Amino acid sequence: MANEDWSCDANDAVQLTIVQPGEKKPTTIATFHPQFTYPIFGDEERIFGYKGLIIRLRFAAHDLRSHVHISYDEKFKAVGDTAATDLNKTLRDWISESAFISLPEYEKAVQNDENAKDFVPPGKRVHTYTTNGRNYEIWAGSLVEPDVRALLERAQIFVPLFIEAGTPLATDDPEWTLERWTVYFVYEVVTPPTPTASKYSIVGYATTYRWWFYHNREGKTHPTVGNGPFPYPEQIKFSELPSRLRIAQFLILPHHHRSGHGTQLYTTIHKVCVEDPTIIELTVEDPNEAFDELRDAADYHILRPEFLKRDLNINPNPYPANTGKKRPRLMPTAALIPTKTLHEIRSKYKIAPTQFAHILEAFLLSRIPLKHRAAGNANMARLLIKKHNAEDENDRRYYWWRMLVKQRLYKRSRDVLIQLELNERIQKLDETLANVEEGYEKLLERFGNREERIGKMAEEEVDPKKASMAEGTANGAAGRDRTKRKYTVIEDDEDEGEGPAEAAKKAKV
Ligand SMILES: CC(=O)SCCNC(=O)CCNC(=O)[C@H](O)C(C)(C)COP(=O)(O)OP(=O)(O)OC[C@H]1O[C@@H](n2cnc3c(N)ncnc32)[C@H](O)[C@@H]1OP(=O)(O)O
Repeated sequence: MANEDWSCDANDAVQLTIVQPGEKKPTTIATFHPQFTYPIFGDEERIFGYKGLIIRLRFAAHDLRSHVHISYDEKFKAVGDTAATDLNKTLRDWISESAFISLPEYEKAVQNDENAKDFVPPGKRVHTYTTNGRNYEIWAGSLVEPDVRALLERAQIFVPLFIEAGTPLATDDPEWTLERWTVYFVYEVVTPPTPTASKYSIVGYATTYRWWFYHNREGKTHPTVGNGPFPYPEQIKFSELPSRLRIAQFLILPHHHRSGHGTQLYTTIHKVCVEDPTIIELTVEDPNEAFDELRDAADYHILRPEFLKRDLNINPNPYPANTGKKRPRLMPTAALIPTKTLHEIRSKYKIAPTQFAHILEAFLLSRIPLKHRAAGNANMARLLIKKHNAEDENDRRYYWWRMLVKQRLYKRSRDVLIQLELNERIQKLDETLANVEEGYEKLLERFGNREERIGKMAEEEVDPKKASMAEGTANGAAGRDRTKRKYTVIEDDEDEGEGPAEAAKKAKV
C-alpha cells in the first residue's frame, strides 16, 4: 500500500480541548486545532503509520492539568525499518509525564479536584475588565514563584503549536535569571459549572523578560574599575536594574480570538512598564504579522490622545522667509516637527524608537486631509514638481511627510542603500515608502472604523461603561484586508542595539 495512505496531516490529527467538571464527568468548553506542528512532527507536518488518527490533548480550564489521548482506526505494521511514528515517545519530549495516564483516571482527577474551588491564578491580579458582559482578570507573577512555573510548564505546549519559531522556556534555570521573567495569565471569571469547580477559565498568557539597558553616559563621569571583592558583597537584583522589558511569547487561545483580549493583555503589560521606573522601554521579540497589527492599533490608541493634546502636525513652512527659491541641502527636521517634545513623549510612554516612529508617522499622515494624500488620489506628478513650493499647505505637509519617512528609512538602511546605483536607490526608497504608507492607511482605516463603531454604540445609548469595555469586541468587525509590513530593501526591526541575537523566536532564560 502506498505510503501516502498511511500518512496524515498532523495539524488535523492533533485536537486541543479545554475541559471543566460537568454534572457527572468533565465537559468540553472548546476544541481547536494547532496552527503548527512542525516542531513536533517535522517540517512536513505529517504523521506516518495511522488511519483515522486523533491525538487529543485535554487541558483543565483553570490549572491546565493535561492529558494525552491517542486513538486510531488502523496502525501500519512495521516492514523492515519502516514503522509508524512512535507517538508516545515523540509527545513525551513536549508534554509532561503526568499527562500520559488513562482517560478515566484523568477525568476523575478533573471532576473531583478538591483544590479547584479555591484555585486562584498565580501571582497577583493586575487588571480586570469586562467584554460583552463577561468578566476577565489578568494575573502576573515572577517565574521564581513555583506556582507560576508549574502553570507555565503546562501552558508551554501551546508555544510550538501556535507561535511560529517559538520555543518553550527553560524553567529550571538559576533563580537570578528566572527573576528576570514575569508571566501574565488572562482568565475569564465564570460561574463555576459545579459547586466544587473553579471559577477561572484560561484565555491566554504572555511571558516577558528584562533585558539590560545600556545607558549612554554622555556628559557623565566614566565608571572606574574598582578593586573590591567579587562577587559584590551586596547582591545585584536583576529585577531592579535599568532594563528594557521584552515580550517573548504572547498567546490568546483560538476560541477567544478577536475579542480584544490580546489588546487588553498588551495594554496591561505596557501600563506595568510605564509605572515601573526601572523599565526604560517596552520591546517585542520577533513579532508576527498579527501581533504587529495588534501592537500598532494598541500603541496608536495610547499615543493619539497625547499627540492631539500637543496638537502635533507638520509645519508646512519650515524654511525661513528669506531662503528664497534655493533649497538648503539638509532636511529641516527640527523645524518640521518638535523633536524635543517627541523625545519626551516617547520616553514617557516607553515605546521603542522604531515603533514610536511608525505611530507618529501614521498620526502625522492622518492630519493631512485624505484628498491631499496618495490614498485620496492626490496629484502626485504635480507634487513631485512643486515639492515644498506647492501652493496648498496640506500639499506641502504631504511632501514633507514623505521626506521625513524617507529620511528615517534611509538612515536605517543606509548600509544597504549606498551599495545601489543612485536611480535604483531612489526607486527602492520610493517603493518602500509606498508600502509603509499603505500600511499606515490601513491602520488609520481600522482605527477610524473602530472609533465609529464605539461612537455608534454610545449613540444607541448602550451603557457607556459597557461600550468602552466592548472596544475589543467591536474590533472584530474591522476590515480583514491585511498585509504584513512590507519593505522592499529595508528591514525595519526593533531598536534594540544590544539585544540578544534572536534569529528565531528563541526564548532564553
Ligand atoms: C511576540 C509573539 O509572541 S508574536 C506571536 C503572537 N502570537 C500568536 O501569533 C499566537 C496565535 N495568535 C494569537 O494568540 C492571537 O491571534 C493574537 C495574540 C495574535 C491576537 O489576539 P486577539 O485577542 O485575537 O487580538 P485582539 O482581539 O485584541 O485584536 C486586536 C487587533 O489585533 C489585530 N489582529 C488580531 N489578530 C489578528 C490576525 N490573526 N491577523 C491580523 N491582525 C490581527 C487586529 O488589528 C485586531 O483588531 P481588529 O479585530 O479590530 O481588526
